Amino acid sequence: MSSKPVVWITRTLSANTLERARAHYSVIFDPSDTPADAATIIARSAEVDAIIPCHSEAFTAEVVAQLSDRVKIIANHSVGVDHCDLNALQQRGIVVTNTPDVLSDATAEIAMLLLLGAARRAAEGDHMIRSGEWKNWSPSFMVGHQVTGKRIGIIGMGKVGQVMARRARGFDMEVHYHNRKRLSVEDEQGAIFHETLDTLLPQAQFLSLHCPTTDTTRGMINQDTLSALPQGAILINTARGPLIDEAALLAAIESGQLAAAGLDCFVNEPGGNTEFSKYKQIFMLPHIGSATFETRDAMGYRALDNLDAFFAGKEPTDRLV
Ligand SMILES: NC(=O)c1ccc[n+]([C@@H]2O[C@H](COP(=O)([O-])OP(=O)(O)OC[C@H]3O[C@@H](n4cnc5c(N)ncnc54)[C@H](O)[C@@H]3O)[C@@H](O)[C@H]2O)c1
Ligand SMILES: O=C(O)[C@H](O)CO
Repeated sequence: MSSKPVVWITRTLSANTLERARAHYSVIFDPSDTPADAATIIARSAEVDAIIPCHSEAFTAEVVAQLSDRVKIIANHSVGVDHCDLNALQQRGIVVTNTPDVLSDATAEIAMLLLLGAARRAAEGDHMIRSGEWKNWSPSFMVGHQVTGKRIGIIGMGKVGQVMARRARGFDMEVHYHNRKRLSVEDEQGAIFHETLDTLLPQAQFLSLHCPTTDTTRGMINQDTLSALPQGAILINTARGPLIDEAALLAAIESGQLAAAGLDCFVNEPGGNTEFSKYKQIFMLPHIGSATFETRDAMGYRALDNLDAFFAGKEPTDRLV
């Protein structure tokens, strides 16, 4: 019998990650790559010492209460942990880690892609050529919104938010931000701090969301906050869907209060919001913020680094509880 800890990897991680995991652990892995539901998580927990889940597996208070005592650590393959009830896990004495830093560049790339694509109508243009609808060129054809030199508001100036600010500076944008805590002047790199959304929102010709979903932030982009933006603002979300009241977003697109939106995250995932597909002003991607080959390896390795530390009796670098 193997004395290696038993680790359940819930989804198909990168080949390099699986190879490294198998070298050190007894790995349970189902290549069908389906999100594990509550019943599966609870049943499987009796067979494993550790779980490497993704944000597709929900560790609600109800699930956590029924986990086997055998599970000692949940080493998430994600930076966002809104799928985990951290209080419930802490009460059960289960260690929880995440994978910060290593996905910030990839996610900010997608945020910038959405910003540029929404402003300059990239998906519409691509569709026009593919569908054979491109019959003419005129000075009034496919006119969009310039990005260079505009003001961007960033909500959540953490790891991804700070990379996004650097990318925005590359387009000579003036960076404004709201965060739980003001950054040091050195880290601000000239970005203008707003203690409240009340002063940030009227500045934000572009608004990009980079804060976690918590009880405080859920629904923070709603009818009130959208109406505080300048007329014709553009909203970008690579954080989490539930930050936005999607009905309010649709109403703001309808009224022209928002000129466009670029979204990588939705309340309903997978699938998204079918109403959004009716609006060419909404540019959408299927939650691929961190989906690069390089980042998938880095996320897998970071989750394994946390497991290795835990099973060596050390403090995992990214321990949350
Ligand atoms: N689309 C994707 O694939 C993808 C990839 C990476 C991260 N994300 C999401 O982006 C989020 C941010 O990632 P990160 O690595 O930058 O995390 P982070 O913890 O480094 O940064 C989050 C920032 O938000 C701030 N914040 C928290 N609550 C706030 C509030 N009420 N108001 C204002 N600011 C608040 C925090 O102070 C922190 O600075 C993650 O939680 C995750 O949900 C999505
Ligand atoms: O939070 C994250 O890490 C991304 O959304 C991918 O799961």
